[in-house]
Amino acid sequence: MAAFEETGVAPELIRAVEELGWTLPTPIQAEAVPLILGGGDVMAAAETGSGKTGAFALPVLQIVHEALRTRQAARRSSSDAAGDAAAAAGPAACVLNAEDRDPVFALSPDGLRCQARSEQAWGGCRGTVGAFGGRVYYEATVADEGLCRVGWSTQAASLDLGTDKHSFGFGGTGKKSHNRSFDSYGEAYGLHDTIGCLLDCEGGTIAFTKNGKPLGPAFQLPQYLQGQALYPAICLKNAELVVNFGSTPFQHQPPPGFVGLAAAPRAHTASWQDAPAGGAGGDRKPLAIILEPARDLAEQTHNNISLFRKHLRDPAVRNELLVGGTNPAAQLRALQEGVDIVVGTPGRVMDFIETGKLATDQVKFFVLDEADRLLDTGNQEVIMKMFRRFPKAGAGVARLQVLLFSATLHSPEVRALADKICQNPIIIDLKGKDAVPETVDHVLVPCDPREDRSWLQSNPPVFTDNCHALDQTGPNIDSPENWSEAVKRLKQRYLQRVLDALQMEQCLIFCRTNFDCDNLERFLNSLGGGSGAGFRGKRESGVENPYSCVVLGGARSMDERRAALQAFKDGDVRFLICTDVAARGIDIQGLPYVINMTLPDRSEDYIHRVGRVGRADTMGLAISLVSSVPEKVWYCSIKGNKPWLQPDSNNTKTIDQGGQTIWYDEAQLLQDIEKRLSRPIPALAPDLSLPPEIMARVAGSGGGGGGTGGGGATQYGQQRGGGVSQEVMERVQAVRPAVQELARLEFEAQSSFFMLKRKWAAVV
Ligand SMILES: Nc1ncnc2c1ncn2[C@@H]1O[C@H](COP(=O)(O)OP(=O)(O)OP(=O)(O)O)[C@@H](O)[C@H]1O
Repeated sequence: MAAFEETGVAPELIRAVEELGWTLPTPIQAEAVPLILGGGDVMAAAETGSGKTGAFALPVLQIVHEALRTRQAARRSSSDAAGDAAAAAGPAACVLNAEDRDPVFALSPDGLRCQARSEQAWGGCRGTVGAFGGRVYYEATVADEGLCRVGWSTQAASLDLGTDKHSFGFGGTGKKSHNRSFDSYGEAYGLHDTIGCLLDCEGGTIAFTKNGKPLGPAFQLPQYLQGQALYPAICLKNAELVVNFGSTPFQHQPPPGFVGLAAAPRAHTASWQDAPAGGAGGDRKPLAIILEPARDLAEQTHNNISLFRKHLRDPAVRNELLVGGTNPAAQLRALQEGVDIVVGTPGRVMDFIETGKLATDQVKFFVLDEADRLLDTGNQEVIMKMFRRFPKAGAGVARLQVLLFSATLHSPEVRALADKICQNPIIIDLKGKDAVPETVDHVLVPCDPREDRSWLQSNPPVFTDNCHALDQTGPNIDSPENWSEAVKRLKQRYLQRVLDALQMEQCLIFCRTNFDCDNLERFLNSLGGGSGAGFRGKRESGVENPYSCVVLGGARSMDERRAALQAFKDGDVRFLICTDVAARGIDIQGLPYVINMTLPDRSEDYIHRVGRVGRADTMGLAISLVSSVPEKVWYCSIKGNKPWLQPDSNNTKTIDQGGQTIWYDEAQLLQDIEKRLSRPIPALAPDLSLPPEIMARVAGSGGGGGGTGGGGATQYGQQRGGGVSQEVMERVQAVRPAVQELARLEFEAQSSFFMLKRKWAAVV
């Protein structure tokens, strides 16, 4: 297996992925990265959870960064040649910026004393120099009564410090503020107090001091800001402040390791003049556009890119997330300041393009991630429309590169799209038609309400989907409708038993509809101690709720979904209940279990569901609750329609009778899935322990198992075979120096080639 160096990935990117614990590229990364770095169009498919994001994001970042560096070098050399006066004057003076302030914000001629005299409005201003590396400090001393907020912000932030996700403030009332959230921090300050503002780009934190006294960490920089320059920012209401960036001695020395912003090394700082002026990104226009089929997925890819790019400097690469359901104002501002890589959903990205806010004339990469899903959700036309706007001319590095990553390359729709937008693509199909990660075990729990009467139990209550609200149901009724209602109830009882038997700490639970998710949430909440218990996280309250859960459903707002996913990832809740749409492509590291409350009606969706476990070579278990009787379920063909809210005899009829339900035959669906897996799925034993064949496999996979309840179930969520072998680690260590040297030589060779090419271009 190749090391990352052997794929041609730059050392800064290798450092970032090593910090994520990635030692070796996955097979799709080893295949795709060199081809993308080589400039070709690529169509790739690999099994779910195999590291496709890194396979396209790393080379895209590398080429984008090279392009930015080349452009910057060209700009520097042309200003050198012209004997540019500004360049000769050295680095930009570190003062408050008269050109980046509100009209009510007044500045002294030296740019170090400021005041805003309006009693009604806040006035803000930023410094001329920001930092994206190292540890820097400045002081602000209150020179008159009034309201002050001091802190840090990017060029994309509004001047109203702390009111959007690009700025961080500390106010005189003892509140810290970010993204309009004002929380108690430190202590109040006022006239003659000196506030020290500390930005630690290495540790990704912001902190403050008052008259030299540390007030503790205030903010952890979010991933999307790491590597971006943060500028000193002040916001005043009828107040006056004096700032010192370190050009004169500080009143209170910063902690060891911090330097005054004015004395920070050039390699760690950015000047506002480097940031392009407004107008569709100035000369920092998007070089790569990455489309994802869902908002959560786009956010995940965007966050990955933010992590990968953290050591790419001078200049730092800027990435922005453009998805629907969020406020476009900050996205627009970021675009105006200049963005290099856009990750988004098709609708929002196209909106920005069509309104002229997102320039397409420099796009070098068009990446379609989960291309099959993008097409499934009807984006064919918008993809083509977007593609037609990109420059396609040019050769070699100037040519538009199209990368198409898909769960399958075998669908006619994906093929047809590739024919239209790819140029002689290289196909990497590591998947074949029906591959499922080998790291996933599959079991089922047969649910037969005719044999197991626990569905009659009424406490705690279960909530079903109202499909049978108008049918006669009860203990002594023998009708398909009654058994259908009964199995819906029984499955929730079984769910509880499975969660208990396998002592699940974390599990993703799939339901068919958003309504089913809501009902299951209510059930788990009542199991765990009444409504509202769902978000009572272990860490948050110190109270253990064994059934704490959150919902990731399409019907919830983006903020709710984001909070739900984060709570689950942080381990604050145990169970994440979701629909297929919401969970496609979601990456939760080391997730041990997936439960299907109902089988999906397409066997490929089963593959995607179970692909949430068994990722990155960890072991996972997929458990399906399978009904032995037909189950009637809602079938909503009209988007947004919620027939379950007012079931009547018209809509509870089946589709062929003009209603909105279908009879679901899980026995048949199970057969389809088993055919796809090419093997039967064994059932859990009546005591819900793992079947012997799976116990044997788990034991043989390297860790011996030995958990209680589920036997070897404690293996799930762990690396197969106990992680990377000693032998592999030794090999990586042995080849590392040689490969690093090779990478250095190659970089030098390529740089001198580009220099020669530029000189040659200047001569002709
Ligand atoms: N080289 C690597 N070494 C270790 N872990 C890796 C490596 N590459 C990716 N991973 C991890 O594997 C997991 C799956 O990666 P990723 O989400 O990119 O997979 P995917 O193929 O896009 O999955 P899906 O098809 O479900 O979208 C992530 O947690 C990621 O951090």
